Amino acid sequence: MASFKTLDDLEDGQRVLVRLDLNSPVEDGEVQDNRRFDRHAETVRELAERDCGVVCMAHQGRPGRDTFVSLEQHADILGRHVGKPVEFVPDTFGDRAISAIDDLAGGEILLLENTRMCDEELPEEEPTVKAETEFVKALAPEFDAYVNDAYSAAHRSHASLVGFPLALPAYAGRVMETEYEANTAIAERAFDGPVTMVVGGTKASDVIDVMTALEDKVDTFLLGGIAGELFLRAMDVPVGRDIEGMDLFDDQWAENETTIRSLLDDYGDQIRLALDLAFEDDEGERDEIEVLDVEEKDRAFLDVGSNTVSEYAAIVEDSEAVFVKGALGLFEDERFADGTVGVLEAIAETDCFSVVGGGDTSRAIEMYGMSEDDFGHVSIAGGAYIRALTGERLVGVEALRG
Ligand SMILES: Nc1ncnc2c1ncn2[C@@H]1O[C@H](COP(=O)(O)OP(=O)(O)O)[C@@H](O)[C@H]1O
Ligand SMILES: O=C(OP(=O)(O)O)[C@H](O)COP(=O)(O)O
Repeated sequence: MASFKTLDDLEDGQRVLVRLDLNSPVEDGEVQDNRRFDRHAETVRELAERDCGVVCMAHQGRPGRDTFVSLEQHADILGRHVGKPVEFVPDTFGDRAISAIDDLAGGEILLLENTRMCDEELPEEEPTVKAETEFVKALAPEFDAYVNDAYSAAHRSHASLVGFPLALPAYAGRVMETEYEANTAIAERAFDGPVTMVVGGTKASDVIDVMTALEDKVDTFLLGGIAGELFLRAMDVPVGRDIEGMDLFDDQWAENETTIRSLLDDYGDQIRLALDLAFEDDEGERDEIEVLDVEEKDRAFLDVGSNTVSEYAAIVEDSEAVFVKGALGLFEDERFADGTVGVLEAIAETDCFSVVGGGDTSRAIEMYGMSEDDFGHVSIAGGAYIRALTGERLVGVEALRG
C-alpha cells in the first residue's frame, strides 16, 4: 500500500495548494477538453465541498512549443467539470497571485497561471533545491497544506511537484491515489491466475522496456502495432514497410534489433505475435493476410487480423489480470480498429483486474462507445504509466512520502 497521506487525512476548511495535470492538446490556439479535466474535477470538487479554499496550479506545454499557452481557457473548462466557478489568476506567484489567494474564502477555487511560465519551475533538480526557490518560498506560507493530484507529471522533478512537499504538509489527491494503486499493481501485487499484458503502439523502446522489466510478472505478452511488426521481422517475416515521411520501422529496427532478438530467444514462450495482419486494398477497403503468406515487404500493415483478435481475446478471457500499453493497430481509422477494440471489448466483458494506459490507446475506449466503468482502471498518464509499469519510482510520489 501507498505510504503517503491522502485527502482522508486532511482536515476540512483548510487553505490548500493543489497541483493538477491539465496538460492538454491545443488546436489552433484552442485548448481541447479531455479526461484530465474530468478526473481532476473530482479532487477539486471534494476539497471545495469540504470548505477548503482551493488554489490550483498546473502546466501546459513546454516553452517554445505551440502548446505552451496560458491557463485561462483551462479555468473555464475545469469550472464546467467541477460545477463551480474557477477564477483564473494571470500570475504564478507574484503580487497578483498572493492578493487573490489572500481574498479567497472557503469553498472558492482559483487557478494560477501556467507554472512553466515561472523560470524556477522547470530545470530538473533535487527536491531540496526546488524547495528553496522563490516560487515555493513565496507561495507556501499562504497555505495550510499541499495536495499533489498530478500523477501523470510525477516523473518530473519540477518545483510545483517536488518543492512544495518539503515546505508544507503534503497529501495525495484522488487521482494521484487511484493512479498509483492501479499502475503499480503489476509490479507490486501478486495475482492468483494468469497475468497478460497487451503491448503495441508505435514506440518499440517502450514495449521492450515493459517486457524486460515484467518478464517474471507476466505470463503472456500479446504483441501488435508497429512494435509487434518489428518482432515479426525478427522471425523473418518480411513486414515493416516504412510509411512515407515516418521512419517508424527502419530506424527502430536498427536501434532495437539485437534486443528484440534476445527477448525472443529468452522469453519466446511468453510472447504471442500476430497470426494475420490487415492492410488497405486497392479499393481502399480493409483486407487481411496470414503472416505466413507475406512474401514481400511491399505494403503497410495497419492492424492485426481477425484470427489474431480471436486468439488474443481467448487468452484475455482466461486471465486474472490484463494490462494494456499501446494499440494493436491504427484504431483512429475505423477500418483498422478491430484489433485494439476487439481486445479491449474482451477485457471489458471479463471480470479480470484490468488497467489500460497510454494517452492514445485509452482514447479508443471512448471513441468506440465502451465504458470506462468496465475496466479496473483507465490511466490518464503516458510517460508516468510506462515508468510505473517498469517499476521506476516517480519523484513526485516519493516527495509525498516525506
Ligand atoms: N500498424 C500500425 N501502423 C500505424 N500506427 C499504428 C499501428 N499500430 C498502432 N498504431 C498507432 O499507435 C498509436 C499508439 O501508440 P503509442 O503512442 O505507442 O501508445 P500510447 O500513446 O497509447 O502509449 C495509436 O495512435 C495507433 O494509431
Ligand atoms: O502530458 C504529460 O505527459 P504524457 O504525455 O507522457 O502523459 C505530462 O503533463 C508531462 O508533460 P511533459 O512531458 O511536458 O513534462
